[in-house]
Amino acid sequence: MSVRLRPLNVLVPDKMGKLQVIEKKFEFGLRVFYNLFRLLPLIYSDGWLTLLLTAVTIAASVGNEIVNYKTGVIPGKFYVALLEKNENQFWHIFWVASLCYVGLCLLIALMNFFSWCLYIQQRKNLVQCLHKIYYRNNFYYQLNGVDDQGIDNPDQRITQDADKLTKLLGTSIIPTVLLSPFIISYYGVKVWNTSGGWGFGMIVGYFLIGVIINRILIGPITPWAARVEKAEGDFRYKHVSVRVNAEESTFYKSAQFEHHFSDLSFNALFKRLFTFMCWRFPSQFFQSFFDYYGACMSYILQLFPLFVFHMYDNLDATKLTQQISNNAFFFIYLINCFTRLTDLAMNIAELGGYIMRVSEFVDNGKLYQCGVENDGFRDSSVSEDNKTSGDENLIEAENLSFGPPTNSNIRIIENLSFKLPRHKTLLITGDSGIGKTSLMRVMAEMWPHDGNLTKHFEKSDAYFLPQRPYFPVGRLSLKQQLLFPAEEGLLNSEIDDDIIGLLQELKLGHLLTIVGNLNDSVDFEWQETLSPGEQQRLCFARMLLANPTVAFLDESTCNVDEGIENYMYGMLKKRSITFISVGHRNSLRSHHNFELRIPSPTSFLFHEIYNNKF
Ligand SMILES: Nc1ncnc2c1ncn2[C@@H]1O[C@H](COP(=O)(O)OP(=O)(O)OP(=O)(O)O)[C@@H](O)[C@H]1O
Repeated sequence: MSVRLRPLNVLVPDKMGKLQVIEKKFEFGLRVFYNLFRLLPLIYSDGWLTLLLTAVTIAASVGNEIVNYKTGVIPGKFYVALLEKNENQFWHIFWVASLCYVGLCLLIALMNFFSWCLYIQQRKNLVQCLHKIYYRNNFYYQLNGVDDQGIDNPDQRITQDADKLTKLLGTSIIPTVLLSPFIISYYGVKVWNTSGGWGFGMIVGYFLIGVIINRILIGPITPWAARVEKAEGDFRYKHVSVRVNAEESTFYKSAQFEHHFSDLSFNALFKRLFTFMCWRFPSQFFQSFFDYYGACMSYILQLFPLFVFHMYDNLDATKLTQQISNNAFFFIYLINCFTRLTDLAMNIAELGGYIMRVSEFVDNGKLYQCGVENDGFRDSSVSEDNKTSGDENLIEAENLSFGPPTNSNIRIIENLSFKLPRHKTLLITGDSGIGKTSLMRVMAEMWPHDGNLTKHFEKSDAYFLPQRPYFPVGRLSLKQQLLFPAEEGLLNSEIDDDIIGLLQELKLGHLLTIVGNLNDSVDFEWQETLSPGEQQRLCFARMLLANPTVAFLDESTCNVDEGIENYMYGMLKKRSITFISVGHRNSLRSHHNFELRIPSPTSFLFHEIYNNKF
């Protein structure tokens, strides 16, 4: 029974023979578009609303183009009115022009508004899908606690990469790409009618040259965008870890160390940002050149109707001026439409980096879920086969062997066998690092194992209290913390008296004074504020409120004095909760019926404790 992800990083030995992870290289190519195509169902996962926003954005862009066309021919009309000294016509054009420009500005604002709505809706869809993948079957534990398989900074991918991806897509790429074929067709016909196939061909040729040069120049931008994102994630993670461990770090007097490594982390980011900017430089130059030279091209192309085809020989000076002004507008608009596409190249290259990082996360998530489903390694503390009740034993282990999921060659425990009778309690002891917590992980089915492990209790009846207390951030109320992870019951005030009684029993009554009201959100983070002993007792209260049948306690009383420890175990016995504890203290023995001593990975001592208080 094992869950393995496909290795994506390459392990190669360095000069000293030590294995090193070589960073993956994301190439810009067809794969980027293929992956984008595969991400679209996630980005449009809510169906009609995002599609509707896309349609409205496109509609606003079309309206913008139509009004833009109207304003484009206005200068020519002004020329005619001015050259003919026709004041009435001038004022008429003035009012029409003013109206057109007001409409144009309104449409531009609407276009921006809708494209931003599209972006945030797409982001919402994508993030919700990524959350589903992240939290399903404990994939987040696999990435952050077991084996990241090269998925660096998964949080960065969900927060930053998904944001940048949808922002580029919604506000820039979708409106331009979807609209371009229509604009190109419309202005293409206009240009063809004005300057014939030559003029049109020259503009298309100009565009094709741009595409080829861009393809060469943007190649490195995709991998560098991905590398910058990784460094951004590492840098942010460094600061988050300093923030979370500020007190420990201060006790160690490690400000200088943290300063140094924060600088180092930023320097790594800085180098990548600089290289990224260097790769953008030629693309930027070419993009600007292509844009500005396009304006010049619009006049060069006038040579076809004027000198080659002699189409305007019979026009007087005024009409010729208007014609040239209109031609310039059609030419420049078609060129501008093509240049908008080539300008997108840099955005698309950057987008490529985000697409590759997000799709890699999605692919690994799917692969993991497949592995979980195929291997029967589920998000469950008790597998279906184990739900036999009425057995005389609570837990049976037979030739149980396991090691870290990252390395199948290492065995932490080998051939462990024991039977814990129902309603009896067990203490697991052994040297530090021998594998006690790992055995808990196996019992909770967070780690795979070989051999047989049968548990005669329901999944919902078991409660695992981890070694390190955990209080979710968000300045949650005391009641929210105590009912975590359950959401129901928060509005039920009938349990408030139980909670208050429990807190007082555990000598945590002073917390009620600090928070004022059980339901009020607090202005501090619990993990940063409570002492380790208080944290342990609050987690213990949380467990008692959950009222399990079987409790797995991993050094859950190591930060409290023996008096409180006795009291805590007494509370368990009073509630008839069977418990399996991990711990080092001798005093713990008196609370348990059996002891499983692990002197070495291959030898075990399972015996009854006779001189306990039972
Ligand atoms: N995710 C992991 N990947 C690889 N090795 C791991 C992982 N987690 C734990 N180990 C290793 O497994 C061994 C057993 O660790 P475990 O935490 O189970 O020890 P323990 O007996 O609970 O120790 P302690 O009494 O100090 O809490 C240790 O050598 C540890 O380094």
